[in-house]
Amino acid sequence: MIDGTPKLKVLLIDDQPDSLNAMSSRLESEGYAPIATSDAQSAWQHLDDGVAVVVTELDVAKTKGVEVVRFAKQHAPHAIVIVVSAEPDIGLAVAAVREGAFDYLTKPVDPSDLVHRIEMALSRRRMAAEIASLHLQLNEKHGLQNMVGNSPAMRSLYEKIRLVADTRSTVLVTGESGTGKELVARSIHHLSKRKNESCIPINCAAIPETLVESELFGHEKGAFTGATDRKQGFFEAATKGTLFIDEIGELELGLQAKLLRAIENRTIMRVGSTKETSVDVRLVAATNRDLAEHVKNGHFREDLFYRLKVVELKLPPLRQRKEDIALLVQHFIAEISADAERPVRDIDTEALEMMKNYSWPGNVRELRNTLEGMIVLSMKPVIEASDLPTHISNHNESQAIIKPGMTMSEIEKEAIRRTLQHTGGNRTKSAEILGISLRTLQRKVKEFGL
Ligand SMILES: Nc1ncnc2c1ncn2[C@@H]1O[C@H](COP(=O)(O)OP(=O)(O)OP(=O)(O)O)[C@@H](O)[C@H]1O
Repeated sequence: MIDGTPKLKVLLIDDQPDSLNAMSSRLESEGYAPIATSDAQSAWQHLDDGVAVVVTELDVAKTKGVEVVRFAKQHAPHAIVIVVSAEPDIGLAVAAVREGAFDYLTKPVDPSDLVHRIEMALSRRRMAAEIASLHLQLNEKHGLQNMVGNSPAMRSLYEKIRLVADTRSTVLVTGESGTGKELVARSIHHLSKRKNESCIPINCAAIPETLVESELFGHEKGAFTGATDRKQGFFEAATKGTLFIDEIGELELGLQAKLLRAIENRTIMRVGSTKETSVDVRLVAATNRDLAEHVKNGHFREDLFYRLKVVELKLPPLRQRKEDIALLVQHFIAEISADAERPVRDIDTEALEMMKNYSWPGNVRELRNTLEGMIVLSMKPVIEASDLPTHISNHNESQAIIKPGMTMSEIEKEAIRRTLQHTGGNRTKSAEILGISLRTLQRKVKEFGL
């Protein structure tokens, strides 16, 4: 603890005075300001005292089990909560962490261990805050809305985004679902002169077909049953800003004609009106459909297709830029752990390799969701291969099958490659696993060009 900085308050709730005193005097000697209480009835009153850390048993007056964590997080949302239980209970520990506890200790608590855990929690929190602020600074500098990825494909995409941002051109963003099309649209907006105005998204697949026109262009009072008032549409609401039309492939043909007119003439007509209204809107559209195919089978107007395609930004699927997976994983671990207040801060080499080998049909969204599922349920600091969902480990196993037709030397090469991958490149460990000498391994690595 640095001299001169206010002491951090640690609320200690324990019904055993001996253990309470031991924890309290140790924390005091480390420069903390402990508030120690064994009175369960009044313990929660101290939550309002600006406590930074709560170390509590799982039985405090009427509050019991994980309720204790919930209660503490509700009344002191920024506090780090460490629970102490009389008996080890994995189920309870997982539930407590899921409710937002940072750590779970069993009695008797070693005061030095407690200090260590508190320091770890504080340092994780600082790290998460630093990462978040670094991202914020980077975003402000580059305006690239939290886009992570350093592969050649992504770097070329960033360049194109910067080039197109400050023009008025309509942009079509294409790519499979979950590749980051909305992030691209927002980045374009934030890098443009329109950044201080609104960027309004509309998803054509999420709105009933009959409503899309009035949502986009607005309507006059009495234009249809239920139109009790005149209403502004998204085009007008996005004036001087950006309108992001997602899933444009779902727009029905009649509306496609109206949209084309709005783009070309920069005017719109509200439903029920005969008057044209000028609009100054930058349009970014996105689709995960093959629009050319839609044009061929008559579902999408050719003229609108070519009007939109003037500037097309194609987002590659994640399986084609596997070199970005490690960066994305680190980014999401930091983001999700900080959000959910979990101890996870890293992934081991084997688990990361398995994630890289997977095909990610749902792209970055699937990667993020997978990590969120694992982190929320984890109390460990490092994600391991055994934590991965079975479809990812099964996929890796099926890839490991020795295929008929392989020569012995190919099989040997594959075994060495995978073992090195598994040990993170540690040759001594790999030789041990493979049952060969280190010298033989070194010779084979050279021979196979691994
Ligand atoms: N390069 C990236 N860096 C960081 N996060 C990303 C990246 N790409 C996508 N994401 C995240 O993945 C999720 C899906 O992204 P987004 O909604 O932009 O995809 P989309 O292509 O528009 O999907 P859909 O076609 O289903 O609408 C979001 O949580 C987004 O923040």
